[in-house]
Amino acid sequence: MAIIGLSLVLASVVYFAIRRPPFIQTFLALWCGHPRIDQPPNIRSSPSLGTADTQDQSHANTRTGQDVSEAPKPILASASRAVADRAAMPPPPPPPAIRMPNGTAKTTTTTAATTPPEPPTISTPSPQTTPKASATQRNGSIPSFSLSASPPPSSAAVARNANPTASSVLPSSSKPSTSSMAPPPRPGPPVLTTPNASSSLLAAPRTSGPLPNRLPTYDRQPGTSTLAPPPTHSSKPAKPSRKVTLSPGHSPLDWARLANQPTSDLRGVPPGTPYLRVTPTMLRRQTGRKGKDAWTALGGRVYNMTPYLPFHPGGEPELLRAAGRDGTRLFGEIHPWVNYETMLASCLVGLLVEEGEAESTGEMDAMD
Ligand code: HEM
Repeated sequence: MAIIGLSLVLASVVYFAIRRPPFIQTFLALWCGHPRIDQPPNIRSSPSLGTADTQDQSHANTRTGQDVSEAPKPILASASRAVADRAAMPPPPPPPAIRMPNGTAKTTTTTAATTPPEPPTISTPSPQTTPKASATQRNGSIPSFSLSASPPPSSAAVARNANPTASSVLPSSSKPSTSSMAPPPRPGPPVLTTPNASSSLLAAPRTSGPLPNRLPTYDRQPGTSTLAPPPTHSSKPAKPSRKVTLSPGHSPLDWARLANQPTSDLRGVPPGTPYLRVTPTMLRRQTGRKGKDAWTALGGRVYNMTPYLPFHPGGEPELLRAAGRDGTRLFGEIHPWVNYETMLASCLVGLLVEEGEAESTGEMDAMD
């Protein structure tokens, strides 16, 4: 039995010598009186916990905090050899895991390792959580955020346009997402907001949707309408000009200069002859042939066109088509815009009357 016991003890010694568990090292340190044991353990400088798990940190820190409050026991010295190695290093940052008992504390621990150290406050691990504590709740609610469950962005946007109320309901389930996203659409009639949103925010295809007059609104040019354009002069087919080349000194300006001279007598009647009452028979005699003047009736007045023949832009033959008859209709068919009353004022012979209304028939015969 003694041999068995000795062998067990020997095996245990060999096992502990090989594996060297922490409590054995602590025991050995206490036994051998290691100088580092006498050092007052720095609770806040438990750097080995920085790489440990967060919960382990919290537990370890809490445990070490209790130890410190009690007495400088050598339990801290038994943390590991790394404790002694890092003793010379600057104090590590405060373990934020105490404030955030959730998994987010791990990330903050890594970031805090790079930031300058702050005075650790172990007393802060009170349940009083800052607003960041709600962030942990956000993380917990993030998986419930229906990004993956929602349809693709394009279809989601289309759905949002088609039904704005649904989009307003969607972000309400996850408030964190609304802070980084665009504000929800304004509550209002969906019929009015849908075309504006689709045109300003999205290049969504307009092929779908029951909106009736959506395409004509965008395709139509401003200022145009679906009605036929009003008739204009430009819409008429261009007719070939029948103007003739006038001889020198017979331009419209030359005619205006000649007709406005007070001394000029273009009527073709003896000076001082009053305006005649011209019957159709009398008019038919004045054809501009056989030495006779060319008379025409325009608007009930009889004009002597003979002096104007070389000044007519349309040529003498065209003007003579109305000679000896009423040319009102023909004149209006070609150029109704021409002010013949002013241009032929000095060529006025008289008025066109009926056959029996002529008073000075003898005078008219004498003119022939
Ligand atoms: C009633 C018989 C007449 C006939 C058949 C006739 C014919 C024509 C024709 C064919 C033209 C050329 C139109 C063009 O190609 O643009 C023309 C032009 C013109 N005619 Fe006459 N004409 C007549 C009487 C008169 C009279 C009485 C006047 C004025 C005193 C007149 C003044 C003009 C003028 C100013 C133009 C130039 C119009 C323009 O520049 O657009 N015509 N005429």
